[in-house]
Amino acid sequence: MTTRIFIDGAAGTTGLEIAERLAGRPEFALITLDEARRKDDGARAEAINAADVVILCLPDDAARAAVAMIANDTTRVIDASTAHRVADGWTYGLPEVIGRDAVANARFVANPGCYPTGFIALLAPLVRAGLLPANWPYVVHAVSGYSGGGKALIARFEDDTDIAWRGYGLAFGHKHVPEMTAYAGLAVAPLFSPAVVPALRGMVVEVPLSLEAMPGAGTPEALYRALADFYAGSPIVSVMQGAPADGEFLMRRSARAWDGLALSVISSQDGTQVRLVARLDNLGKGASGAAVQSLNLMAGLPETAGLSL
Ligand SMILES: NC(=O)C1=CN([C@@H]2O[C@H](COP(=O)(O)OP(=O)(O)OC[C@H]3O[C@@H](n4cnc5c(N)ncnc54)[C@H](OP(=O)(O)O)[C@@H]3O)[C@@H](O)[C@H]2O)C=CC1
Ligand SMILES: CC(=O)N[C@@H](CCC(=O)OP(=O)(O)O)C(=O)O
Repeated sequence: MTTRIFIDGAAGTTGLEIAERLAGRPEFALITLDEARRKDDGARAEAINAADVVILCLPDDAARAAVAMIANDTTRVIDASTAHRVADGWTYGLPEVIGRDAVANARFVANPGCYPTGFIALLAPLVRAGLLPANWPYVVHAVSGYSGGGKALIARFEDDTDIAWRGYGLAFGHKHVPEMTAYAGLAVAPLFSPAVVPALRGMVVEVPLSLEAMPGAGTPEALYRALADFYAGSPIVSVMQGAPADGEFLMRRSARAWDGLALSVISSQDGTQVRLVARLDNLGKGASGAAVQSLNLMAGLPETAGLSL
């Protein structure tokens, strides 16, 4: 059976990458609107209601408005925006943590934010296993490629090639903090320090831990073992113990689209300090790859179909 898909916001950064991942796949038939009609509400409503699955790649307000256009009981939704990530009636589209069946059977799926994907993947299994406390003020340092800010930030970094690093989120209350707190199972919101570097795509999310100060925390070996067991058999998430042999992580400007997620547990020699590190493509597992993974599950297909791993 062919699943009819409408990508609302198909001309944007995330929408284009989803279309690339669906190209040439006969299981899906894409409903498209030409340039003149892609922002026409009548045409969008028609496309939304004709689709089996609509993938929203829009700003938050436009995503809420698009959901309100659904006038049937069947159209399913994957929303890439922040609008519904902690909303009632929506399933958070991180199948590894939320459950593959929950995503496969959901009508409304909220695609995770890019930074939260790394953070939750690192923290949720460890908090659930009781190896890290829920009631702890975690600190999250992260860098993103500039495509994370959509067309506007891409244009800014392409216009001003002198920017070497951009720290932001300085007013606190970044829009990703609620989903990070909720799905990592935390009692205290993490302190989030994001930055952008002059590479189109790529992301590193790091959570430093002083284990000796943390009540009930496991050993570095226990943290690694719990993550490795949790993601055992995942075709998308890998878990490594220790630093890379050359002692560094690099993000490259030439990086290609990648839909995997690499987690590392790195510890000091005496085992008192740990750096939990997640590496991903903000446009891959951080956005478009995650949307296609959820779509595959919702359509009853292998979860990695069409992904670059
Ligand atoms: N980029 C990333 O790494 C990630 C993005 N996301 C989320 O995905 C969503 C899309 O982001 P992104 O692709 O980066 O953003 P872009 O700005 O690149 O694209 C958004 C697209 O939506 C279109 N659009 C805006 N309003 C409407 C409307 N009312 N009707 C129809 N189309 C509209 C825009 O049109 P126009 O071209 O005319 O401006 C644009 O093509 C956002 O909610 C973002 O937060 C989530 C995870 C990661
Ligand atoms: C570099 C950059 O600006 N990144 C975006 C987040 C990108 C993302 O995950 O998108 P959502 O808005 O859908 O959550 C930011 O920090 O707002």
